[in-house]
Amino acid sequence: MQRVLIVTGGGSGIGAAVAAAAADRGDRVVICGRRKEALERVAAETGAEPRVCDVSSPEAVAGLVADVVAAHGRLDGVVANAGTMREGGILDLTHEEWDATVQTNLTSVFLLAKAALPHLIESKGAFVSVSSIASLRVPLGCAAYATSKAGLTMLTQTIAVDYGPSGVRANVVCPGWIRTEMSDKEMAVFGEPHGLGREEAYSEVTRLVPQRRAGTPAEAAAAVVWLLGSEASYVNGAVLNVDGGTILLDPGTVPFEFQVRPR
Ligand SMILES: NC(=O)c1ccc[n+]([C@@H]2O[C@H](COP(=O)([O-])OP(=O)(O)OC[C@H]3O[C@@H](n4cnc5c(N)ncnc54)[C@H](O)[C@@H]3O)[C@@H](O)[C@H]2O)c1
Repeated sequence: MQRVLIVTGGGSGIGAAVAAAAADRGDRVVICGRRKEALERVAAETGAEPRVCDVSSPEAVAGLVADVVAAHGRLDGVVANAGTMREGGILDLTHEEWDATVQTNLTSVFLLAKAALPHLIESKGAFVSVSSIASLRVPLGCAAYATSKAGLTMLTQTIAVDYGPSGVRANVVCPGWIRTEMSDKEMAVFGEPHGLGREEAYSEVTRLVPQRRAGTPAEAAAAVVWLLGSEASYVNGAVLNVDGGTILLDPGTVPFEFQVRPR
């Protein structure tokens, strides 16, 4: 039986790599995002089904799940991967920026899970959230993003506990630095005040990584796809860091000014 999966934020980065890896395993993958051209490009490369959907819209999220189940008759897995990042401490962030971050990174996943769980219970399916190591350790200048990701990690673990008895598994992948559009933008914000270009900024931040490099989208996707599959049949509520060991390293090894992200 071909599994049917939804991957949010599938038009680029980790989501696109999940679509490719899951399609390689023979899954039917519906990728959603806001940018039609990006989705169509990934769809052409992977055979995934593109679907324009802004996850910050509650109606769009409910419609996405309903349409996928109507079209395919089942739903076996959901990857809550779409995310947005706004730098800044509380004094830097506007109320609107806070709300937009929490809506996209956290509330949308509550709504996605609410719509998907009845179908995942039926299929004994799996839910995977793409959170961040920022949900586990407090990064500087990242109040809205880190708080929303900490909520996402906990929300996903509540699914594991509340719906584990119904046969659903829910797990969290916490990437560290992975080279994608999001981290390229971060490098610009991070490097600019110090006169560093993108590659130099990557070199500086990856001094915080024991493996001394950023990861690839495919490396993060491999963890997601493993958690979705039967090889992980007794893994529930886990937090799997894909960060080259970053979480373990004392950030004191990098000069303090490079850990601050001014706006
Ligand atoms: N790249 C990293 O270093 C890193 C580290 C930790 C966590 N993450 C997380 O990984 C996930 C994927 O990010 P990525 O690194 O692949 O970056 P990315 O920018 O390539 O992917 C994010 C995707 O989410 C989509 N998206 C954003 N808001 C959306 C919305 N409202 N509705 C639908 N789609 C929306 C974007 O269009 C994009 O395709 C994010 O949740 C991010 O927070 C990334």
